[in-house]
Amino acid sequence: MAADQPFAIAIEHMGFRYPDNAAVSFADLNLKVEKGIRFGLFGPNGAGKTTLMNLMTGVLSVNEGSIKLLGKETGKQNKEVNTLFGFVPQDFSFYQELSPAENLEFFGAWAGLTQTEITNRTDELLHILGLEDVRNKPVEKFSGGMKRRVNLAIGVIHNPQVLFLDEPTVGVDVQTRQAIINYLLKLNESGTTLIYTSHQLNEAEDLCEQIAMIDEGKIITQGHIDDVLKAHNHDSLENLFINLTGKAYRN
Ligand SMILES: Nc1ncnc2c1ncn2[C@@H]1O[C@H](COP(=O)(O)OP(=O)(O)OP(=O)(O)O)[C@@H](O)[C@H]1O
Repeated sequence: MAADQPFAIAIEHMGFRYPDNAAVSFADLNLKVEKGIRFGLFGPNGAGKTTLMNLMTGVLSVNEGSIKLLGKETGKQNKEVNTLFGFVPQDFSFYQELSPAENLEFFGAWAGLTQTEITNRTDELLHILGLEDVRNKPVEKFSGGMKRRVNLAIGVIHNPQVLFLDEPTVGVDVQTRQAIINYLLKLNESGTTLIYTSHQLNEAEDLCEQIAMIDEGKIITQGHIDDVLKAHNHDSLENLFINLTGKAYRN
């Protein structure tokens, strides 16, 4: 990466606490994600992955330090920053009573696309994600896999430069999983930075180039996936994960 290019994400000396819950907090956290890479964030249940994603996307605001997305500070109601990234949250973000086409129309307009751009992008995404036949049916009647694909389409309607994905394949069948992963790889080839969390560590090995593992609000290892595995003398992310975070249940 050229020296003058901003990082996709630069977290510096970040501190965050929920006012009513001390179970997870971040203190003096530093993390940089280069532009154009496929980055994975992993950790046990309750480690703070979703919290960190919500901080990176400005859903939550930091208490100390800063988070910059492509050089611009997040956490402000700043439309300029908000249209640079897409967010595919773990919980479905669409309107259940609307169809995929209506949802894409709504979220495309929110992102500032013109009517022609929305129409073209809707046709393209519904085709790529196998939703053409149900484009006008209410989403509430869809299977879990179809809802995941609608959730993804909404996150990328505006061709974001950075795409956050919080467990984008949870609860889907093998067909949908492969279609989603292949689509994400294509997006990345065309320049989109991917920042992804999942508990599917086999899938993560196919998708991610660089990773960070977090536990109890701290980064416990990070780097290129091959380097991290080599440094810890493991041949799979799953073994490394158990080795670093232990076998005890997490809540
Ligand atoms: N809005 C909130 N207010 C207070 N506490 C919260 C809130 N959201 C999450 N937490 C708490 O923060 C901790 C971390 O949760 P978070 O969802 O970030 O973890 P996670 O690593 O994404 O877990 P999982 O793998 O289960 O999705 C948990 O103890 C959770 O109960």
